[in-house]
Amino acid sequence: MSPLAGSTDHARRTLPIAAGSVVRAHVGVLLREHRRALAVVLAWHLVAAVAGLAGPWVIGQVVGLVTTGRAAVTDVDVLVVLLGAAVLAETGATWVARRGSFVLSEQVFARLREDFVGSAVRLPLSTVERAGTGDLLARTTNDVDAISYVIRFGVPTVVVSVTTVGVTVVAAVLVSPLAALPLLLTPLVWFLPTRRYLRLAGPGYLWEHATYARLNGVAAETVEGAATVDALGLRATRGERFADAVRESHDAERYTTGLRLRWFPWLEVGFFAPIAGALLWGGYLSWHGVVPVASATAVVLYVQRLLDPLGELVGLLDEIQFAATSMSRILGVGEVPPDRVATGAEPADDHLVAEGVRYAYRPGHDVLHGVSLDLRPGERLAVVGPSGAGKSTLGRLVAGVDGPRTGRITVGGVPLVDLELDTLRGQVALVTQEHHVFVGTLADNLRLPRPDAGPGQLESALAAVDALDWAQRLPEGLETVVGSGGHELTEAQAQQVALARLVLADPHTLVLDEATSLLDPRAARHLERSLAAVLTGRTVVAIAHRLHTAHDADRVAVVDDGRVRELGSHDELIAADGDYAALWRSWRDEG
Ligand SMILES: Nc1ncnc2c1ncn2[C@@H]1O[C@H](COP(=O)(O)OP(=O)(O)OP(=O)(O)O)[C@@H](O)[C@H]1O
Repeated sequence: MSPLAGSTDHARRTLPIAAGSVVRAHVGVLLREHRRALAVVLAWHLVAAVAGLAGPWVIGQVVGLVTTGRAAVTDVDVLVVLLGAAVLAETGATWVARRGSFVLSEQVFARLREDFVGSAVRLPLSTVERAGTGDLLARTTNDVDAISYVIRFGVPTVVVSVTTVGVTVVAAVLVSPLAALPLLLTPLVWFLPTRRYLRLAGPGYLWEHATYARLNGVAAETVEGAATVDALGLRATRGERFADAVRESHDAERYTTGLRLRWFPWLEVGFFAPIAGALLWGGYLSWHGVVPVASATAVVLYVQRLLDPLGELVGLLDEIQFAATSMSRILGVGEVPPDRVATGAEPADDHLVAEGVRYAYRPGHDVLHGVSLDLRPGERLAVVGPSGAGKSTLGRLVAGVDGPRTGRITVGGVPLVDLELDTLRGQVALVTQEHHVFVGTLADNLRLPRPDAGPGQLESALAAVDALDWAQRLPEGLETVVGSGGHELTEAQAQQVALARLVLADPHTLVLDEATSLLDPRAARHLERSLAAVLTGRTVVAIAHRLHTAHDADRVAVVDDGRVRELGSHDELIAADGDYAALWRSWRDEG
């Protein structure tokens, strides 16, 4: 398999990658947005470059005077003073220009980063889950770093170098077009190898980036699941996977390094050929009296002055190529289509209805085959069924985490996917065991669903879940910094914070997935009381994996193979003597 075929296959499995034209258009927009600052910076660099040209010209004049034997001390003095003034002007203008470039770069980078963070947090959850964390992590770290380097150091250098090269070439040609002819050697030598390199380097770097994403994914997954890896003795398998990811990364880096190794020698030739040429050609011309010695000297010095800026430009070409692929990966994040578009419609009431819902994780493989459910406000509905029947999937759809492929799930007549996320979370929430405590004060953590909640509301939410006591006893009460590096909350406390957040969000419907819910047998007894307090007065859809919870519900839905097979109260289903009755009897007999 060719390395590049691997890259496209990988790219398809992960987040999108923006096309080159999109990257160019975006760079264009960024440049246009900052065009005024860019013009000022360019003007200062121009001043610095022009001031820098005085040196070779003055030296050329001195050489000319000396070789013709017409050198008067005063003439040389004037030239030296001129040289000093030029150096001072060049230094001052360079300082102002570089400072301006850095400020501009920081502004451009800040804008880019804000856009990226905006796109990343808007990503549909299902997309993040499908792509895995590795890819997003790689884009947030490696790719942002690559771009940051180019914007912070590359762009200022490119501006300086391009101005210096442009002005120096013009000066050399003005001094003597004939003596400046060897300058053509550089583009002649560079053209073909550079074109080939740029053609292959783009896909090569994309591949390299994709391998970093894979490496990050494997590493993150292994670290996150370290306990499982240890418990199931998966060290060898994980090690093998890691080695495989490292091997692919190594192959990709070898490939791109090979491209550079074949390109660099031509660059070197392109650097030194015009200097040697200008020296020989200039010597020949002045020897035969075609061009004055002063001009030939100045041209050689100008050509030699090109060495540094050209070297920097070429070095950056590689970094820019690398950053351009990073940019297409970063802009790609913004190309993920939203999984919901808010129409601004407001639900008329709290009535949740699913009609003919189908859903597929993979195209062509529906796991729900036309599910309809009419939730009675305030009821407790238990969803039961064998493993893999589609219960959790249905739960995610009813909570609006994912949108149905066909059919609709509405609240108060409005499809869940037509609601703003903030509005949706005030209607229905999925209760999972994920109770991440963010770094910040306890109050900040509680305010996540309701940023405007006052201290009184925070306290009553804590009181509702029986957590006010311990919260007030924290060193600084609700203003205590919690989360990683702050005050350590116990598992049960963290779960209560999650419950208090639910109280603040105040959704009328809760979807409780027992497999992942707070009803953890290890959780303390009072946690169940906290949960019960949150459930009171709300519509609850409980994905029940234990039949006794189903028994307590107002109605039970039996889901099998992605369809609702039976629906009714416990007593009705027992009387109907169907699947549920059979399940119940076998469970009771076992019990
Ligand atoms: N993220 C996913 N990607 C692909 N397929 C999935 C994904 N999650 C679930 N499935 C598949 O969808 C089907 C329904 O799964 P779901 O988890 O909804 O069933 P369930 O009834 O909740 O099972 P359990 O009781 O074991 O949790 C299964 O065939 C499962 O393999």
